[in-house]
Amino acid sequence: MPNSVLTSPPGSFPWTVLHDRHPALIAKVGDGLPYSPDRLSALDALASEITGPIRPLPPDAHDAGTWTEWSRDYVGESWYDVPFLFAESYFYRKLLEAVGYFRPGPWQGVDPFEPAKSPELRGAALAEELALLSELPPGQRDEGLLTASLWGNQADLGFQLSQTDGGRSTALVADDSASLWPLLNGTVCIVADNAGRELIPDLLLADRLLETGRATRILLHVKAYPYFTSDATMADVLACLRRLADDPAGKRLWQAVRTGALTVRAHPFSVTPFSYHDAPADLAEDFATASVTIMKGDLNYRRLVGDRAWPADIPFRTVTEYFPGPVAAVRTLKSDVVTGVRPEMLARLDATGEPWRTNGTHAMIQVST
Ligand SMILES: O=P(O)(O)OC[C@@]1(O)O[C@H](CO)[C@@H](O)[C@@H]1O
Repeated sequence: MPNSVLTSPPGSFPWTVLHDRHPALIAKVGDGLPYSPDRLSALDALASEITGPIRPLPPDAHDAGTWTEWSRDYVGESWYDVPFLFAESYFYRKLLEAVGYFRPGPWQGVDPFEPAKSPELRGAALAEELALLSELPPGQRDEGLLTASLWGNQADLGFQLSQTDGGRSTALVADDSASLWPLLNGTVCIVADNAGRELIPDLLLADRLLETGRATRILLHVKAYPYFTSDATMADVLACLRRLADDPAGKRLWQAVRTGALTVRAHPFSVTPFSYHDAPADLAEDFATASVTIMKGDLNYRRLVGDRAWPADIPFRTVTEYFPGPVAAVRTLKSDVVTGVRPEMLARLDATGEPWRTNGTHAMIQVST
């Protein structure tokens, strides 16, 4: 088993996330809402903390005990010398602490990422995309919606803090989509990633599967609370349904939630710093009973393969053998971890000299049955 991806060494992708993206995000969150002086000083304290050793959550935080256990090996260590998955997850938990998300009081339950999420739903880019999708001829709707769901993953607000290039490589780094379609029947589990411009096409794909009778039920997993900047929560699902309220698909989706054909879950495991190897029994049961689980996005990919430094050509099937049922990864590449890339493709991509693994311009659809 290769090592976990760490936040060291200097200049590595994880290091730049901590060094550049997290301070920028703290500043952006602080500017996004008129936070009170106590919240602003807590954000300043976090900005300073992330340059030194990791500190525990305040003892009166509602989940302090849980995090004490999870962070046992890391408290006192430098943020720049721990597993990347842990560092990011703990950073986001601490950001919510700073803005008072869990504290009884006026800021309780206020999503600090909402100021970035809402404009996306009202924006011209989404309106154009919806218009294009609505014009797809019936024979191209399935593929078109899967493609929209795949590239919707590029619209990740945290990622946009450090990238300017929104290009797309047309050839997928790996493409098992032909084996995905036959699996899309019965109960399909979709583990969502980002809100807004990613969640809208995910929901339209869910509607398509239900409307065509391919799927009888969609289990849509979202985050239990705001996480990784733009990750989808139940509030974001509702915002998308309201955005689609005048659209026939939106009306069907609204009804599907009411009948249970579209069931939304917000499992506490969704916001933990662990890979799906550690999924608790009830979550593993959802995965095991689905005809396929579609894991959306980069973070879910990292959690699926354990965020380890795998050789890029190790078969996806080998790495995901442990997974309780058929699984598909639908992801644009925004971190170093990849598996299942053919050696010729790998050589070609490496020869470009571009940071193809992390710059979000490449994508993959991988399936393991
Ligand atoms: O899961 P997503 O939204 O596709 O991507 C999450 C992400 O932006 O966050 C991490 C760095 O912060 C990387 O794994 C990835 O680039």
